[in-house]
Amino acid sequence: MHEHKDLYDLTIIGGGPSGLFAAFYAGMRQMKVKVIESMPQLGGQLSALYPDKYIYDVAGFPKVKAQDLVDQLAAQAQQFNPTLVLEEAVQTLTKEEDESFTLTTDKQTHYSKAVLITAGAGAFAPRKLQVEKADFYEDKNIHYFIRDLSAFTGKRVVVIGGGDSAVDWALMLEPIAKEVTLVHRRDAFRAHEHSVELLNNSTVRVLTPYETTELHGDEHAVSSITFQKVKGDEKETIEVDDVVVTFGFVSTLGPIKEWNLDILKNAIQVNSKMETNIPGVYAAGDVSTYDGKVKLIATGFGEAPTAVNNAKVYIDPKARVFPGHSTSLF
Ligand SMILES: Cc1cc2nc3c(=O)[nH]c(=O)nc-3n(C[C@H](O)[C@H](O)[C@H](O)COP(=O)(O)OP(=O)(O)OC[C@H]3O[C@@H](n4cnc5c(N)ncnc54)[C@H](O)[C@@H]3O)c2cc1C
Repeated sequence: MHEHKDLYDLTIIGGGPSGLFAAFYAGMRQMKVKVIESMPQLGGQLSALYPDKYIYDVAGFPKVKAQDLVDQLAAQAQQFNPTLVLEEAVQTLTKEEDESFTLTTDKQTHYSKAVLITAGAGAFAPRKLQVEKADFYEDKNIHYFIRDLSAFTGKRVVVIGGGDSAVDWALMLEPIAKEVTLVHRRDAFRAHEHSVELLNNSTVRVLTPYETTELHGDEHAVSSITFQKVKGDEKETIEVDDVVVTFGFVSTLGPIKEWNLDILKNAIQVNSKMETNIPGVYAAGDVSTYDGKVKLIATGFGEAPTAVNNAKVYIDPKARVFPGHSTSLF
């Protein structure tokens, strides 16, 4: 294998709980680790789908809020400073003649001696606004994530959506934006009762049940949006500086199915070492399958060290699979 500075020992595809615990474990085994995650945040399903829910079946925690578990996993992994690459979805995985792997994302190329796929149900992406020109304005003033609230200071913001994120963002924007309008296609919001109560007592203007029909603007930005009443003819056009769309997230295995891996029912087949059919490529967590597989956070936490310890021996045949106990490693 040609050593060069960008060649990692282990590249982990997916920053959910399995990928994060694998990153910690590989760091503990002194591997040079990179994690690539398609979302702007770590945490997989826990952060994308149920950050505020309590989980009751993770060993050692009588109950733990999903986002708190993610924060602890990230802190545990960060002790070994893995390289974290966010907002990149791995599109191709190729084994080179020298046995190393080349991974391409929508943005750049990565190099690794071994690869661990902890991709869950596939790369998460925000569900998009389905109206004409929405794609065009995506890099301009339509936002699917909010990274910096202060960017909305003094702006007229329209938030579209009806779940917890929509209500939470509307409430967080209210004190800093010039005006906030929350538009939802149903009358009721699917959000915590307490948040809805705060919304009702806020200055956020609520427009329901309305859906987006037209975006107006020039080549730089959306300047106004027309909404139409659901099952009605009433229309309303609202002037905007920024649009925040919160329709939740969708995931798809997508490109992973093209990597010549043995796939069974939307999951990658592995053996008891978590090896896939391609030597040097491992899979763990929800994305992996074998006879008797149970898709739980707890099982991913067991599969991750098995995969990492075997990957360690793959890249360094003199290493041992069993590293000893962490109690005697620090
Ligand atoms: C509502 C809900 C409640 C749940 N409650 C529980 C519970 O109480 N207990 C329990 O044990 N389990 C629970 N689960 C299941 C649990 O969340 C999953 O088992 C767990 O998230 C699997 O972790 P993972 O790391 O394997 O995959 P995921 O959490 O799915 O993470 C995979 C990550 O990989 C990323 N990714 C995928 N493909 C690519 C790519 N090509 N490039 C870059 N990144 C990529 C994705 O964006 C994602 O962030 C629940 C699930 C849901 C939806």
